[in-house]
Amino acid sequence: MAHALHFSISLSPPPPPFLSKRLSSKPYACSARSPISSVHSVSPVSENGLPLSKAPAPVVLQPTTVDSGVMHVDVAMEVELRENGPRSSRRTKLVCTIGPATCGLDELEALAAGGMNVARLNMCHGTREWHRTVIERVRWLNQVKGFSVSIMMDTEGSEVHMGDLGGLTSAKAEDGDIWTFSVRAFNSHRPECTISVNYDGFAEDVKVGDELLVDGGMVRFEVIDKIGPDVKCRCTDSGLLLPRANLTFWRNGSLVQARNAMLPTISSKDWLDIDFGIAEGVDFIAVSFVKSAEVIKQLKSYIAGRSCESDVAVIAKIESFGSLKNLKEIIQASDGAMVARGDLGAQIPLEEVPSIQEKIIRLCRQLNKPVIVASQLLKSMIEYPTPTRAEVADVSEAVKQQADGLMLSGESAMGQYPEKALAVLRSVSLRIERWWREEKHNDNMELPDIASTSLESVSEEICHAATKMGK
Ligand SMILES: Nc1ncnc2c1ncn2[C@@H]1O[C@H](COP(=O)(O)OP(=O)(O)OP(=O)(O)O)[C@@H](O)[C@H]1O
Ligand SMILES: CC(=O)C(=O)O
Repeated sequence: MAHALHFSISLSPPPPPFLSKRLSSKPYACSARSPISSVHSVSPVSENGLPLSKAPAPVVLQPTTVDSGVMHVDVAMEVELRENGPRSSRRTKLVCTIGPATCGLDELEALAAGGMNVARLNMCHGTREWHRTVIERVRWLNQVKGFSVSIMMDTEGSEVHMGDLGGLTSAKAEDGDIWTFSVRAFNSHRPECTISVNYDGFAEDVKVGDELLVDGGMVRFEVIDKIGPDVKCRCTDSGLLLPRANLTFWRNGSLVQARNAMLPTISSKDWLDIDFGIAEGVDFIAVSFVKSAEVIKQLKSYIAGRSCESDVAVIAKIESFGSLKNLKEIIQASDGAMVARGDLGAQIPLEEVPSIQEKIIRLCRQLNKPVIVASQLLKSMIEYPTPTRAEVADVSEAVKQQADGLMLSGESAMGQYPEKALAVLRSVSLRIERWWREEKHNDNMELPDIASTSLESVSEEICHAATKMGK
């Protein structure tokens, strides 16, 4: 039985946040044979200063019965269903990181209309107040405009990263430039070519001669001197330094597992962010730098303890050595996984990232867990309005591998063309899904048997047969 674990369209009211936590096997739960149905009833409420003038009159579309029930979809999906029909509607869900380029109500609405299923908030950036405002705006769009966009909160985790750039959105490091990475905090004046580092042990841990990689190698430095809390580095590969970009350092070709690799996966700041996320009713918490299944179990029981009503799903970000060592247990314990290629590519040789991506997606499909492919899918679109051919091929490959979700990072958070980048993800997903249906519909996947009694085996065989007939 082929299992492509995409998120299902809800078949029961009320319309839930999208990227539903319910899973379905391919073909998707949207297997309606009757005409497109949609229901959304909304009221023009406005909260916390959100413009009432933007609120439309309540919309109540007539429900259409789909077999035994009523299929609820949001306005964006309704348009897609009208365009493509139920069998050809997009299955691949689209996740957009929200940042300065997209935090305004109009920009969020444009993304929602363009097919954003999940808004991701990276707690590494911005204040909780900033994140709360974005959450309120998304909720407003859902309630008033009939969208169904979920919220994913992404924890900062115990990674070494740079501080802010004193208000700058980026800084260029040129070959040969000398920069200072310092564990000193700069409250007001940051000396030129100086960057703060969040990890107190940084200056002690690095050695002269180490290679320092910013953002997984987008900019490279060589450590040339250490003076107290300051580490002097010469730029060896020029590039743009972005605020709070992550830092890894390598010695004799191997990643140095800094002392902070021993720190808990969920830091005290992360726990406060998690409390904030639960209180705000986020739909997903993505946990950075997961090393073991234990931390996922701990978080899940914490969430359950905080509120028995809460159904926040926990997504394990696979982005470190530790997560690869315990991959199966981590995925089993989680509600889904993210192939976080940005940090992963800084921890393992780059050429290994594609095969690891494929392995993670396959494992998630076998274990019936949704999986998101993240980072650098359309990186050039941060600056340019069209993607490179290679980027389109990369997105296509992720859809072919049957990832459930694709994620934009800087492209939507701080890029110049967030809506265009989303449109590319959407059109490529649709095209490749069509190709999949036309060309590869007999692709079967070995799944572990789950039946333990002969009666269950009979049920399993019936499911297999039904899936084959449905294809
Ligand atoms: N809330 C925010 N406020 C300001 N800038 C942001 C915000 N979110 C993202 N950004 C900008 O967008 C860029 C990409 O964001 P994103 O969160 O995807 O990547 P990241 O910072 O490399 O972290 P991660 O490794 O967790 O993905 C960041 O480097 C930052 O410049
Ligand atoms: C998304 C993320 O955290 C990464 O790719 O590293």
